[in-house]
Amino acid sequence: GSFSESLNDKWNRSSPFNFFLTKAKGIDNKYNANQSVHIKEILSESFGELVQSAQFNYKIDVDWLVQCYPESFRSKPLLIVHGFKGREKQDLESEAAKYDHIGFCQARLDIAYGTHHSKMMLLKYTDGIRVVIHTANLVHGDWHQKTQGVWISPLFPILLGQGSGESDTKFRKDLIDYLTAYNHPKLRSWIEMIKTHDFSDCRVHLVASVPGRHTDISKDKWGHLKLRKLLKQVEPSCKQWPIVGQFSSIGSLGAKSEDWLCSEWLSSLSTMGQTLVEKSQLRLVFPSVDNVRLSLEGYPAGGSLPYSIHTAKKQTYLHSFLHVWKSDRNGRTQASPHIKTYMRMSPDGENLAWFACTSANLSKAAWGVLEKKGYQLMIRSYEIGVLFLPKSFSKEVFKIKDDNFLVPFDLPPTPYEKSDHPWIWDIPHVNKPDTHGMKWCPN
Ligand SMILES: CC(C)c1cccc2c(O)c(C(=O)O)cnc12
Repeated sequence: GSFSESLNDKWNRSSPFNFFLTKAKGIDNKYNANQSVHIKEILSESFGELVQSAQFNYKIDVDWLVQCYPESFRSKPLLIVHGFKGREKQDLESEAAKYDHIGFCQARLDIAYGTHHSKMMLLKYTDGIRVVIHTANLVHGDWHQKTQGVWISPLFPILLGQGSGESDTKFRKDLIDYLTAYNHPKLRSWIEMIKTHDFSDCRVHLVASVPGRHTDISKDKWGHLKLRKLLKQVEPSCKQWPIVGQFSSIGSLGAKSEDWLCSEWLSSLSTMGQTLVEKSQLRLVFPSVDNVRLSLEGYPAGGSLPYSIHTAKKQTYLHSFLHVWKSDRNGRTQASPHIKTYMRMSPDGENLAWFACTSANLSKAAWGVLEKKGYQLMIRSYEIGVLFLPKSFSKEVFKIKDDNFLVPFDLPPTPYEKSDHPWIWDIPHVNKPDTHGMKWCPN
């Protein structure tokens, strides 16, 4: 139907970046047109004749997910890749018992506090494979009134003999390495399938994390050291440009900014080879209490922004780096962010030296922390994201306006007012009512 044809047109118009935001109910519909997608569009019949799919995620509502597929695709094999154990794993599997086309792959989480955060769709069609890397859980609320990021790959055709099937960005090899790291029999068939397809049109780099204590040649395959390795390709002319990090949760980063944030982590993101950057050049975007209170969802949006008082109290230095969520350019100031993006922007906010969208929040668990005097990078969680480097698009920088590069929020970001405080999900917020006249009283 015309509904789904429009996604093919939309995808063509979004080239070469193919980066989208999720549709948000309740904003002016002009902002839900181009460069906005819904999960039902991605899975629709005329976006590809589905043979089988794999859904990698954290929160999964099985019944809701099944009805996101068109009726005719609800018998095509669906592999759900998750990180649950014990009772949560049982609950997930019993929720799916009535669907005989659904199988499960439990990702190993051998390091405490790790989670399977990665959000990816592998879509096998009759004529090729498509990869979707995004930031939304497979639950209704994540696709309803939030700001989420979605990268939709080209249709990678079956390799017909000539050519390596690899892109300049080595995306296929990196994706195979990521899937191999699960070391799970149910992903072996997907790995073999990917090897028979032509990924040469892929223009993004893969930035992923897998749990482990990575050393030697594996040390810069994952997390912030992979990003550091890739950013050595960035134009040195951007060395004074600020780094912007935007996320929906914050981990325990240490008692001082020099413990990890402004040393190890910022060194990776400000890499151009050797230059480091002043911490004044680091701008962090995380919703304030009023951003949550005045959002379309109201305080319940804060249920997806799990920054705890226990953690916040230990790192009040962070609050001087914080900027509000403001996205007037996309009509999404009230669509609470669950997207995570990282970028290097020109001081005027008009150009980007690079841009990444990933499942990774601002945490050591996601990006990794160096241990044993830098001998190993310890990562707790699975994460996956895409990096856009100008050189992969034959450019020196991304000119946001001229290149029509979709940036999820307004640049330069707006600093917190004195009266602003970061959203904290496990304390009461009762001074002012939210958009629905409600207050927030967590138990
Ligand atoms: C602290 C945990 C349980 C949590 C709370 C609220 C939202 C969360 C979320 O959105 C993710 C995710 O998207 O991967 C992961 N953990 C989330």
